Amino acid sequence: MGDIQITPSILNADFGSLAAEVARIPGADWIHVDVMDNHFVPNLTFGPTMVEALARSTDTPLDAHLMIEDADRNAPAYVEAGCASVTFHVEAAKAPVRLAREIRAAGARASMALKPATPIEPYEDLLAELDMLLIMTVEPGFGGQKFLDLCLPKIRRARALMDKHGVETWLQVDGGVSLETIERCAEAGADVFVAGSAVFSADDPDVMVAALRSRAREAG
Ligand SMILES: O=C(CO)[C@@H](O)[C@H](O)COP(=O)(O)O
Ligand SMILES: [Co+2]
Repeated sequence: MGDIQITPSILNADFGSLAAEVARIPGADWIHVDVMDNHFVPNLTFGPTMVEALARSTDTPLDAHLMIEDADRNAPAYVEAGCASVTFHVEAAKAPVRLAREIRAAGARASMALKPATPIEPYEDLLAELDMLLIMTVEPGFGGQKFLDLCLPKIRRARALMDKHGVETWLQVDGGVSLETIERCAEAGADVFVAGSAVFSADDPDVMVAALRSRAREAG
């Protein structure tokens, strides 16, 4: 298991001042950018041009979470846009192994996401191809949703499979992560935590990043 990392999602930030919003969280390890196409999920955000502008505005690496159809064709554009980590959904990829290799070959960390109802077991042998596995803890599409406790056993099983295969793959959770729920995720074996509304609704988002990090460290 790697050290605890906190990756605030900008989904609930002010889209009119993204560079300024990102500057409020210098303590973040990554900036999580939720790309939505209104097909894979019923919500629409932004595409590679906007992501590229954001990448130019910060030194913090970008962690793209692609909630888009036809990931095989569309994901490489986000490496070109400057994302240091690119996550595609397995439900949207026809050839996940080829895609993960393509992302790595282009110079970014390759990551694969699972929706709450998608099991980890069929993908056990893919773990070595991935730099990170994202287990969604809400149905993807919106920020501010309630954390789904039913995802905790899958986080535990994923951690056990990673230990069994001896891989260095990071285990990220995304959705409803807050001071109240982060301990449960860390105890289950997650080491990378996305938090959107918890961070951007705080009076001082950077203080919240630090608080989330210490709570996860205490529990992990
Ligand atoms: O990918 C998603 C939602 O689909 C997330 O990244 C959320 O944007 C996180 O927001 P909170 O649940 O933490 O408010
Ligand atoms: Co996300």
